[in-house]
Amino acid sequence: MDLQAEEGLSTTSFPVLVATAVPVERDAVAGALTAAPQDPAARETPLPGGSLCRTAAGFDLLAAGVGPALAAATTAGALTAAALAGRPYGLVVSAGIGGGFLPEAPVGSLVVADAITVADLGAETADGFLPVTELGFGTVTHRPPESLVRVVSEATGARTGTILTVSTVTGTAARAAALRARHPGALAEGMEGFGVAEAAAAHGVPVLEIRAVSNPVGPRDRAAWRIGDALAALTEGFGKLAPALESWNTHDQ
Ligand SMILES: O=C(O)c1cccc(C(=O)CC[C@H]2O[C@@H](n3cnc4c(=O)[nH]cnc43)[C@H](O)[C@@H]2O)c1
Repeated sequence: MDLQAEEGLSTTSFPVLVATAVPVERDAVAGALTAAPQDPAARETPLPGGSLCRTAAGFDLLAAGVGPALAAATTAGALTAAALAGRPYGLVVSAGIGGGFLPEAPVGSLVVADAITVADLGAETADGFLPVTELGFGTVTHRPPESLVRVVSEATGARTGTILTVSTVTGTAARAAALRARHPGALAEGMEGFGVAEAAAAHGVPVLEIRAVSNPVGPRDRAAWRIGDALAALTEGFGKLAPALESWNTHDQ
């Protein structure tokens, strides 16, 4: 019996890279993927910008750093290292805690992205914000495979919508309203998804983003943060997501 079967773990038939921002998020994901509590540092491989932990379930966990630029750089490094080693990833998952737009995404809930959109990459004009695409450059949205989003949403109960990537955390009701006006499908915001998605796109690998809501998007209120609840929701969500990925691979890809 192999290690995975012996431990009763669900596995994927393709390697999956899960990029979180910080180690505590990575460990919350690891909690769902390992049969017994263990120190993730025990199987840690250093990479430029972060470190990679291998799990027996076929998921490699990367604490890729906070913010879109560092997350993109670290994720790209991990993707390149895997490709050069002849073990390219079949999927990249951006995962972590995030802000939720009320009332659709309350604290403790999960959101899976059908669109991963950078909200503040562009130019400010007298007539408002212009996304970088309207300046003639790049992209502002990456779309995860529809079938994968459906499978993950059904398995985890996560709401499906746009997850915005911001470089500046929203801290006022006015900014939250402006974001919702520009992105009516937005359910959550984080700081890494678009960076992770850019790295995945550069490697031609599909991407998924899932966030557990730790705080409402709106007026800054550190006392209202529920990081522990969000991390617990992330662990529970990954416990259901892992087997769902296997069914997506075999039936829907
Ligand atoms: O000091 C503050 O007011 C503040 C408010 C929200 C988040 C922060 C962070 O430093 C956390 C950044 C970290 O966590 C993710 N995250 C969590 N909540 C949000 C949010 O409302 N908006 C954007 N990002 C959020 C993010 O992905 C980072 O990894 C500080």
